[in-house]
Amino acid sequence: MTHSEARAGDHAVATHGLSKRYGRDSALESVDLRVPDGAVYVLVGVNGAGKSTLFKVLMNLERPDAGSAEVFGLDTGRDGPEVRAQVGYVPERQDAPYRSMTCAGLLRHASAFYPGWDHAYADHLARALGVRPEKRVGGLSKGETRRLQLVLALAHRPPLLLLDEPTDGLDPVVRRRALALLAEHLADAPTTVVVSTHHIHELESLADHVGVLRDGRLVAQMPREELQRTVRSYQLEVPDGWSPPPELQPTGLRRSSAGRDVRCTLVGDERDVARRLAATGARVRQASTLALEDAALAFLPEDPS
Ligand SMILES: Nc1ncnc2c1ncn2[C@@H]1O[C@H](COP(=O)(O)OP(=O)(O)OP(=O)(O)O)[C@@H](O)[C@H]1O
Repeated sequence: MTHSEARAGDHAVATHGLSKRYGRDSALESVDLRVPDGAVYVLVGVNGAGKSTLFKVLMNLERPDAGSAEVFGLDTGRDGPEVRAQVGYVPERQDAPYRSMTCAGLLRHASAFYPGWDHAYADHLARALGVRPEKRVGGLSKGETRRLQLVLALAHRPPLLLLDEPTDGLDPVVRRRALALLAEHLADAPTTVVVSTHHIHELESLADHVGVLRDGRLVAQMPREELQRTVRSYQLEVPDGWSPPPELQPTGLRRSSAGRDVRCTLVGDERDVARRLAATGARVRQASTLALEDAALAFLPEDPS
């Protein structure tokens, strides 16, 4: 089945009630991911939220305990090889197969598996990312391994990229270059991307959808404009002893020394928020848009314990 024949609906990736447990701990809990075709979907979550587990299930490297996952309409459990053929995957951790191969040898080896492998593009990426062809894979540093993984993921121009913390371990120079290469890649070829990161600001210019995982649950999932409309920074004038209504999920609360001026991030439709605040005696002086990272942080726990 081809990629275009296989896709169902407008979603390149969809999961249905996906759950995964490790012993008594739940890594994913009834996750219904929806990644629109052609989206750059940023997956956000604190350490241990379940991001890597989700990628592994999509790559059929882990079996879910309940639910299912589809990539371009293919079942990731049943059609694993067909799915993998259409995916460029950068795993969070590098397992160590092919350690004795050189980087050039591994790229040659990988090219045989992908009909769409573009040798000239692979050379371009390897040069741009400073991959040294003669170096043995087993002797690469964490950042060098990441560079090689990026070449492996992009060089066959797959319709789907699954990037699990793709800039983790890269030095600042290569990090910036890798993001520029990714932007070029997306401009050249229609590609859906699911990318997890702890550096959300790096994807400010690329992201168009955001999903937030918290303790294995997808607690928010929406287009970027909706996120930035729904989560806003408020400047308020409040009465003495005021505290925000908890249903507005207040975060980043700061008070002036006199206590009457408050800044905080609140979740909800702006008019509804203003109405609820008015009921507590607070007056909105200003509401403003947040950067992507600050907006996404509204759904993460402020206390890491
Ligand atoms: N192979 C495993 N065996 C046991 N527990 C696991 C295993 N893999 C993941 N977990 C647990 O599942 C939960 C989710 O882990 P996962 O690696 O998916 O989180 P993450 O969001 O990618 O975290 P990070 O941001 O730190 O990379 C964690 O509590 C983790 O300890």
